[in-house]
Amino acid sequence: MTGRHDAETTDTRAGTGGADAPHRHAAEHLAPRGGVRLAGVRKTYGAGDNVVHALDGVDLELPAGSFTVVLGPSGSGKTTMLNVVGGIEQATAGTVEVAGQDISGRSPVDLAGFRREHVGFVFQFFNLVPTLTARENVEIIVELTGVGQAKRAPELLAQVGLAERADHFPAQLSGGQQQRVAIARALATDPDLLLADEPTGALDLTTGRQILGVLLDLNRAGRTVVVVTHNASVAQIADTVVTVVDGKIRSVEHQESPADAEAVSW
Ligand SMILES: Nc1ncnc2c1ncn2[C@@H]1O[C@H](COP(=O)(O)OP(=O)(O)OP(=O)(O)O)[C@@H](O)[C@H]1O
Repeated sequence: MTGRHDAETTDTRAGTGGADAPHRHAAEHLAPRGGVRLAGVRKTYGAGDNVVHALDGVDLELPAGSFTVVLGPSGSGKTTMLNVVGGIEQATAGTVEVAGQDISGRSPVDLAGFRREHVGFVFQFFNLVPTLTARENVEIIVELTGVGQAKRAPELLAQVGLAERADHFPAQLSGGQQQRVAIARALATDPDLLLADEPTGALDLTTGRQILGVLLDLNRAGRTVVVVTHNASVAQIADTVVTVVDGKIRSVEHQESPADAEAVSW
């Protein structure tokens, strides 16, 4: 595994630039955290003739501090795997360990508690509250979950390069800026693990690279990051590339020297 999380490493992989570039030194440096272990994981939807084996016996280990990209065709089970890891969905069978906790078989209420404490989610279409400013979109997560500190919202927005836009509403922000707000929101509870489902899917190349750069920064600070995407080019930046086909792990590749976000193209 690469040592991208090493706080001593000189960072030459800046994936961002311009006036809104993240304040790189504002990022905290943490011990690697948020590792994942799946063993014999199955997720089945429906029954009888309509049964779908979305995950069909998945074994996977992602060390704390790793940056994983999950690839696979449409319907292969990528989102389901992300949701099982993040405690949005309960596995039908198997063991799911995340951030040192076994969450297999936990009730929906327990899983909600686990998510609040350990996981940050980033989605393709940002999912911001349109009537709240950038800062309020971050603060509301602290209010809703009771985890984290609302007063950190400006600091988190600065960390993703949006210090100057804290009082803007989503409609006043570009797609990439909205995605940065969404990332700051995901950080509000100080998660061990960041799970991103097609985080660049709605963005142009330049903006998408900036978002990947932000995710790399957060990974270097110690967080485990998992990105699900159709875009094979994004896999260049990962230290671990997982390919899922028909609910099964087709391959797990480790990359010694991942590229920086500038290398990604689509
Ligand atoms: N809530 C659900 N009820 C029934 N079937 C589901 C449900 N969620 C997912 N599936 C099915 O499980 C399989 C895996 O879906 P999943 O969304 O994980 O795939 P994916 O690889 O993320 O696809 P895409 O790249 O198109 O988003 C698909 O056949 C899908 O139709």
